[in-house]
Amino acid sequence: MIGPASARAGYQGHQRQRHRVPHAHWTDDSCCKLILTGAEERMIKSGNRMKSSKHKSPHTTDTEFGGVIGAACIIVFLPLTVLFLLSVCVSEEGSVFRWPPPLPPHSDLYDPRAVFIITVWFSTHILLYLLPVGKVSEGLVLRDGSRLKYPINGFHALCVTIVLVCMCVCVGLPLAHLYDLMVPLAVCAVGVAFLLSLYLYARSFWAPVHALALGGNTGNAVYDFFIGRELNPRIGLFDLKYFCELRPGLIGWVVLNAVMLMKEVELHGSPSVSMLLVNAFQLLYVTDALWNEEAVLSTMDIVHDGFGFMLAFGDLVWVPFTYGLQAAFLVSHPHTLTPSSALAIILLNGIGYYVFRKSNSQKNQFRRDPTHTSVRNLETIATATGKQLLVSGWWGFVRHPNYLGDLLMALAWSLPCGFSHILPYFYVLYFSVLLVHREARDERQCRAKYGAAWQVYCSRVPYRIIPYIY
Ligand SMILES: NC(=O)C1=CN([C@@H]2O[C@H](COP(=O)(O)OP(=O)(O)OC[C@H]3O[C@@H](n4cnc5c(N)ncnc54)[C@H](OP(=O)(O)O)[C@@H]3O)[C@@H](O)[C@H]2O)C=CC1
Ligand SMILES: CC(C)=CCC[C@@H](C)[C@H]1CC=C2C3=C(CC[C@@]21C)[C@@]1(C)CC[C@H](O)C(C)(C)[C@@H]1CC3
Repeated sequence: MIGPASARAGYQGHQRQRHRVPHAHWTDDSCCKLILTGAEERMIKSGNRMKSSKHKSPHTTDTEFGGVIGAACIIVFLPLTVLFLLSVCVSEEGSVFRWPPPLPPHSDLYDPRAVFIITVWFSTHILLYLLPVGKVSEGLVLRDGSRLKYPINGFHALCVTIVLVCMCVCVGLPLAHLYDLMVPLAVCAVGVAFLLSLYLYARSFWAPVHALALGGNTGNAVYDFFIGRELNPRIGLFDLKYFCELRPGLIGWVVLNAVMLMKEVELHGSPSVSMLLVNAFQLLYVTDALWNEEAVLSTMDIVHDGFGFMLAFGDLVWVPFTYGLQAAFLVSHPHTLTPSSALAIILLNGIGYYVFRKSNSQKNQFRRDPTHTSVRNLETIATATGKQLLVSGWWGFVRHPNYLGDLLMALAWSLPCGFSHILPYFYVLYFSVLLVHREARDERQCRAKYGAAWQVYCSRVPYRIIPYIY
């Protein structure tokens, strides 16, 4: 273990913060510059919970994603990007460079069947979320010292969904026809994301001060609507952000993949190896996320980010309608894999998954119980917050081994589509940008949280995601 003495002087401020807010995880948000009202300061000092909404909100002065202009552009252009990508995907040419782009006519954007399907889909998943099965877990400690409870039954929801889809196939429901409804389904999901974000923004003005995310209160309506003002909006015990993060969108993604597979069978008589690989890889990824559902409670999205348009749109539209573009692409652009290339792709996905799972599990285990036999012999750096940083094992290899594994998998999901088009590589390109940006956000937060100890860690583990490259 590297001694903390040399680093300590650098984070006196953090120590003071920790003393001021017993049991609270202020540090998670400390990268945001905060202006607290006198009332809040006094409440924090006395360790009281901030229960009343009468106090003024903490004011955010730092913005991300390009500030107001960036947020406005994302709100306008991302939904259009989804429609563009889907339209290109089903077009014969499949080229993102074709001009004018093959956009669908207005009349194809709306279909009442899509509204019906989306309503049934969300209702089913709300019911599955509310089912009293599985354990109940506590999230991290909030600013007011409390911890929220979350149902861990996402894996059950996935299993029930798979059974329901199989039953639909058995009774002869033409699920493959959903392929032709992709665009109206996406339009309808965009509508849900906008309505939900408006609701979230409006209700945040009734939320108590301690329930607001520290990064979402600039006072600019566009930016705050985009980034999200309230940290954990709930209707009773129903947690809206947690529900959206893992259920309707993530499970919807693999169900849409299965639809693509059925469409391919309808068109060509049997599924291709490429289609089977894309379906299997992505089902493994989603199953893993739901099997390890508890781990999502400590991600940046749940702990730090407010719930606004970014996550609502990301969870409900972006994930289900763009993460599975490879399968949609294969329906209209079949690609035959040689056995050796199929094996090489399976190997790549296997390596990626191994790195992703092992590194995430190692960190989760270490954070839950640093004395556990699987992690107690790892080298660590002490920090003034009381937490330690791993400096050997996966987290001594690069600073984000889990991102590296995720990226290898992303590549393995695109390769089954061959090299004729760029579209199936959209996910791996977008994902690289997302992870580089996410890494920078996390880096800022860790530097603020751990001060000099983080610098020591960075000098010990110089590469962020890819060894010797980045
Ligand atoms: N498919 C997709 O679209 C996306 C997938 N992901 C995946 O989600 C997973 C979670 O990612 P994300 O939430 O971004 O962040 P991470 O799981 O990488 O968590 C980062 C946090 O881990 C802790 N940490 C960092 N370094 C160390 C260390 N050396 N020792 C101990 N703890 C350390 C710090 O928190 P603390 O010290 O407070 O514990 C840090 O804030 C990843 O596998 C990622 O690939 C993420 C985004 C999108
Ligand atoms: C372009 C745009 C609006 C982006 C919003 C970002 C979101 C799409 C992603 C932010 C973090 C995510 C995570 C997952 C899915 C994508 C989003 C929502 C995740 C649920 C995927 C499965 C993983 O195993 C995970 C649970 C670790 C992961 C958590 C983060």
